[in-house]
Amino acid sequence: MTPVNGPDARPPVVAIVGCAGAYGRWLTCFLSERMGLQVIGHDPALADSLSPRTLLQRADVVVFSTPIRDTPAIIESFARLADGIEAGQLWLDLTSVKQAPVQSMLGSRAEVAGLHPMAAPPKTVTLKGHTMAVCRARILRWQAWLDALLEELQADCVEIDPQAHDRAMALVQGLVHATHMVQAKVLCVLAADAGGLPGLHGLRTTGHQLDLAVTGRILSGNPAIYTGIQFDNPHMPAVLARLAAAAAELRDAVADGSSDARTAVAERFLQVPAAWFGDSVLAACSHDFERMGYLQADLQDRRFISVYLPQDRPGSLRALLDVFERLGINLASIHSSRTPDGKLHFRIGLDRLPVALESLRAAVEDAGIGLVLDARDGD
Ligand SMILES: NC(=O)c1ccc[n+]([C@@H]2O[C@H](COP(=O)([O-])OP(=O)(O)OC[C@H]3O[C@@H](n4cnc5c(N)ncnc54)[C@H](O)[C@@H]3O)[C@@H](O)[C@H]2O)c1
Ligand SMILES: O=C(O)C(=O)C[C@]1(C(=O)O)C=C[C@@H](O)C=C1
Repeated sequence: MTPVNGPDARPPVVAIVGCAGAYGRWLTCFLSERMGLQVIGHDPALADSLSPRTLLQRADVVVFSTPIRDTPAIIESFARLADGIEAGQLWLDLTSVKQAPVQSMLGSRAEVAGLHPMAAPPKTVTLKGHTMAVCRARILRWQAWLDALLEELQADCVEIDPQAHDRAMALVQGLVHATHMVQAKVLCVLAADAGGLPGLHGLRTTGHQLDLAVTGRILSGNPAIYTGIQFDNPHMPAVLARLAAAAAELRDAVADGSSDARTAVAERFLQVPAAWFGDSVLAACSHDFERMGYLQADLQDRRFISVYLPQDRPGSLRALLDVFERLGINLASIHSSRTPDGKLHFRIGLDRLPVALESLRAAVEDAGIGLVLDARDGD
């Protein structure tokens, strides 16, 4: 694409501080390949990256994509080093908390916006389908370019001030992460005597499987992010105090064991919150839960074929389905999904096969429309 000009009527040079990190690498790729911009970077993890001074001299836009805990101090050190040459630049950050980093950026003379993509760097080219918080703290000449960047990122952007962001994210992220980190700690103490994770999986519920997915995702992520969100969001101490108090109240009521305690738990933990959620939200949540259950059941099905359709064109799915019709194969389910490395495919659950699995695989590939990524005929 033709790069979008900045306020100086030329495409800006974008510098990424933390360019070797997960988001730094994703953003480098996005800005250079998708937006056609020149991207430079600094990261102590890279022996040959530019020095902070050189980077500040060459950059029009600086993006801080550094560990949550260190970001305010890193921004302040860049502001001290810049010593005025940043006037006219645009400074952005991607930190999962917004108050402290935005405050530190406002200590410079640059124009400032805080961003927070609400997802790990995706395996897709843009942030389409994800939310992103946008804190326009001091935007003047860079308004049009920033708008173009956000449009190209394709996220669902929510304009918010840093304080409101952190207050909300203490519940959206902090509370969710805290409860699942607690689940992880409890599971690893108590699950061994209950058959371990495989034993629990054998007795799974939809809720257990959903929660395990969240817990496992957190445990497989970067600990600096999950500790940063607990320790560096100023609203977390109050949230954790409420969480601990509610858990203690439930524990004490169950230990009490009386009918009165049972009634009190039903009222305080279920009926009062249910009234607060409201009927329409509860109905939507229940429906979501049931759909996740159907999805889990379909994905659990061990008779399936996963097909990648390289030609992203109208009609290729119909051509693929023709093969099944020709072979007299009934489909149990069909889902568009992505492999762990991000490849888009259709996962097709199958009723009992009237032909050998290998014949189906060959027929799909011979039709020249799809590549079989995986195929199973039961366990
Ligand atoms: N990964 C996610 O899920 C995610 C999602 C949304 C927002 N974020 C935010 O993006 C930021 C980066 O996260 P990440 O996942 O890329 O982390 P990361 O740990 O993969 O990357 C951070 C990078 O910063 C570098 N760094 C450390 N000190 C530095 C310094 N003084 N100067 C320059 N670079 C330095 C590190 O070497 C590392 O390469 C964080 O603030 C995080 O909150 C991350
Ligand atoms: O792993 C994911 O995809 C995430 O959503 C990561 C997650 C989260 O768990 O809230 C973690 C930190 C970021 O600030 C945004 C999102």
